[in-house]
Amino acid sequence: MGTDNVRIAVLGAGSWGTVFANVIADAADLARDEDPAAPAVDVVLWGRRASVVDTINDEHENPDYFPGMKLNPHLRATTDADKAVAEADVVVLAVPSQSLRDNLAAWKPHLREDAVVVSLMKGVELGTRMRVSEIISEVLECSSERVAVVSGPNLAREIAERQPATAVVACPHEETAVRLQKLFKSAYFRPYTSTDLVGVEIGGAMKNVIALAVGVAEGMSFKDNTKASLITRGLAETTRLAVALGADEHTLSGLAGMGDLVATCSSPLSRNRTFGEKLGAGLTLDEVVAQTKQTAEGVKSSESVLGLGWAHGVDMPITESVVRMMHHDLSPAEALVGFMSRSTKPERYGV
Ligand SMILES: NC(=O)c1ccc[n+]([C@@H]2O[C@H](COP(=O)([O-])OP(=O)(O)OC[C@H]3O[C@@H](n4cnc5c(N)ncnc54)[C@H](O)[C@@H]3O)[C@@H](O)[C@H]2O)c1
Ligand SMILES: O=P(O)(O)OC[C@H](O)CO
Repeated sequence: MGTDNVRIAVLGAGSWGTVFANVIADAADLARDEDPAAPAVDVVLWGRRASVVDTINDEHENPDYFPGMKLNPHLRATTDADKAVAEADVVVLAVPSQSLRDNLAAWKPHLREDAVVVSLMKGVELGTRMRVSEIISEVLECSSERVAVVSGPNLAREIAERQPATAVVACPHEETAVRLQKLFKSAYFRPYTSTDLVGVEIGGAMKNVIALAVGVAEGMSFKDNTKASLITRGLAETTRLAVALGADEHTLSGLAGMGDLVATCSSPLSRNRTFGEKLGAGLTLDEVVAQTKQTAEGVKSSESVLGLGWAHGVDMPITESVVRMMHHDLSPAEALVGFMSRSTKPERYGV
């Protein structure tokens, strides 16, 4: 990435891809207003469906996700992923984590070798137990220095409404993180930088798992003591895992750790919390899956992060309960009994 004009492709016109592309377009307008000589930033959003792409281009709206909400008029959309990728200095990925590997393999032949690749995703791959940045490095055969992650308390609808929010842009190459921070900073979206990819990604994947548990508690009509306990012990569990994988402990008390955990576990907008809430209220797993149209990453990632915990000797009781509820028919009532009857221990233990 140089100082010339910058072309950015956002791949995935779902909830977060649409809103993040809009953030970048708003950020570009702000940069141009502040300095008319600043390099131009062009952002294009790839979506699978022509009808959605046409409506974004013609009416500046994504009616499937945010009907009636106006997007930046400079934001363009396309169904041609290969062209969008081929022209991009920065490629931003916003598809479900579990399908990313196949998507990337298809896009790889078109992707420029010097392009920076940014993940907006919050999941860990089933089977390989790889974080998203690891999948990107493996499939694209590139160093982690070219890969960045954006994460934080970022419920898409609130940011679509241009409510103030913050996030972390993490990249092992600090200069790249700072360049991306400038490209993504708008009047209402304030990114901080970090070099801790592991901590930021584990924070993002784990908060979805804990939000499932908090949602179950909500569905069972438990109130704030229960939810605060799950959030706090969930953060302890998240931090133990992240540190065991090499993260900086402080990252987990920051925006991509505690910040996102609190936002997701508190918000009825969260797909993961809502998924858990329905299960806790008595719907069967099949019924909840059938009602869930958008990506609830924690359902599949719970298995991957539990596997990571086992592989590194990390105790993850909340995650284990979530996995058993999501994949092994444990009822919420049984999960509660199992969780509360464990042996007692000091508040701080393990890694
Ligand atoms: N929505 C949010 O508030 C939010 C905020 C921060 C991060 N995230 C993360 O962003 C990622 C994407 O989430 P989202 O909210 O945009 O999900 P979404 O379900 O709203 O959208 C996913 C998009 O990917 C497309 N898609 C689905 N399967 C695909 C496949 N096999 N190949 C190609 N495209 C496919 C869908 O058509 C859709 O456009 C997730 O990892 C999520 O955790 C979401
Ligand atoms: O709707 P969720 O549960 O995927 O959460 C959305 C964002 O990740 C919150 O930061």
